[in-house]
Amino acid sequence: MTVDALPVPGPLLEARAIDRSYGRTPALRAASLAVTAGEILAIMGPSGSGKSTLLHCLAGIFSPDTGEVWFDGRRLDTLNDARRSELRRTAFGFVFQFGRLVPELTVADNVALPLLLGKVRRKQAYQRAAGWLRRLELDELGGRRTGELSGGQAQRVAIARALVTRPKVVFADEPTGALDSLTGEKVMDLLVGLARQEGTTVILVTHDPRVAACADREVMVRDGRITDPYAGEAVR
Ligand SMILES: Nc1ncnc2c1ncn2[C@@H]1O[C@H](COP(=O)(O)OP(=O)(O)OP(=O)(O)O)[C@@H](O)[C@H]1O
Repeated sequence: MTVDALPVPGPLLEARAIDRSYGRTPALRAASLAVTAGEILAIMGPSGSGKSTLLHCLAGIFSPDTGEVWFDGRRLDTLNDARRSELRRTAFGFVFQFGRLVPELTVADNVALPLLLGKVRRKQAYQRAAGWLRRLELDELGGRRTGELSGGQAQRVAIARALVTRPKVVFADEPTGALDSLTGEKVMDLLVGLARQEGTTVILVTHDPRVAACADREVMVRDGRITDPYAGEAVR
């Protein structure tokens, strides 16, 4: 093979001119964004500007009304619901503002759950979950119900649950929004440190410039359009 014939690595995840409205309220207008593998990207912008809608479209939770979403060389937005859920379960991990753990289950159960849903055998799922709990310094808490955790502990469990399947992309929507600043900083250090060790791409929605500073790159969403945070111009 000559050097000319080598494939050029493209973006891992890309939104191409996506529009999305809720009834008559436009949330995204021709928003375009390309994220490379291993990149840690912060999406910033005022309240109601379209950040969460963008994250949901990139993660295949919502489909845009027009435009395209590509993941790993495949069109994501036109996959049927079953294939999109399968992709989300195998290739993506999620960390939300309030953890969204299952409160009746233990910490270890919550972390093992994505593996069990992926048909990993029980013993192996719990071994892998235990490994992640150690990495997040949560091994003492494996038997505790998640409804009994502090906010910072719950977010560490959410990070373990997001990474346990070794996803290609972790989507984090205000992961430190419910935490005090010191705890938030620790949670971000853990998320970013582990993502870098694993080569995981992270797409992070945040209001907090200190959280965004942990990322490799920032984009700004204003009125449903993605702009360069410094130049204030639409990114193409
Ligand atoms: N379920 C919904 N029904 C109707 N309108 C919605 C819905 N969700 C979002 N919107 C509207 O779409 C626009 C973008 O909302 P979105 O939640 O994406 O913004 P955001 O930047 O994430 O906001 P915030 O920072 O406050 O969470 C806003 O005008 C919002 O009011």
